[in-house]
Amino acid sequence: MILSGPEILSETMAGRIHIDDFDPERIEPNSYGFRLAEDILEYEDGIIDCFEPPKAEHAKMGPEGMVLEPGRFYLGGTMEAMGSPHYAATLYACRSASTLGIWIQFSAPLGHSGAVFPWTLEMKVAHPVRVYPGMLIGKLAFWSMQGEANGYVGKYTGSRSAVASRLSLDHHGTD
Ligand SMILES: O=c1ccn([C@H]2C[C@H](O)[C@@H](COP(=O)(O)OP(=O)(O)OP(=O)(O)O)O2)c(=O)[nH]1
Repeated sequence: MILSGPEILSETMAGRIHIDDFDPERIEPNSYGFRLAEDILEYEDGIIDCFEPPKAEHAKMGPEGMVLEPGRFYLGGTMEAMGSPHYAATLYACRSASTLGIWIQFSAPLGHSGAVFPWTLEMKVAHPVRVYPGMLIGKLAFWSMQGEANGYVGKYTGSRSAVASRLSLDHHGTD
């Protein structure tokens, strides 16, 4: 079952959901609204080899924001570290950003229980759009689980901001 806003609030207060930093004002009926962090990654042009670590350029947005261009693919991050050992989570754009032609998620919406860190966003835009650090951009929903989960320990454990794909670790075992 999806958690209601009041349940997200009480579970956060009880320390069973981690949202840092947490603002009760951003509790929504069935989700928590998160903000775009200042870091934007973009893969270098050329062929990406899934078995090799990808090369990415890193930009830090200032208060003036950054214009995202259509036809490019960006990785953004959430300002908040979010997750829970007790709940699974799913990530969505907020309608207001989505209806401006900003996509923040395509095919990896699931957050495992135990994954607690800033989320990485898969970003594309339909037309040039200026985005700003700190703007509300999406929402995270929490789901109760049937059965016990071991909890996520994986390639992204300990992330502190947006991170490029670590798929190559499955092949090489190291970065
Ligand atoms: O768009 C997303 C989707 C998920 N996550 C977080 C939450 C999730 O629990 C974690 C790992 O995701 P996933 O399990 O899909 O990654 P993987 O590529 O399968 O790596 P691993 O082998 O570490 O599970 O990353 C994001 O930051 N952004």
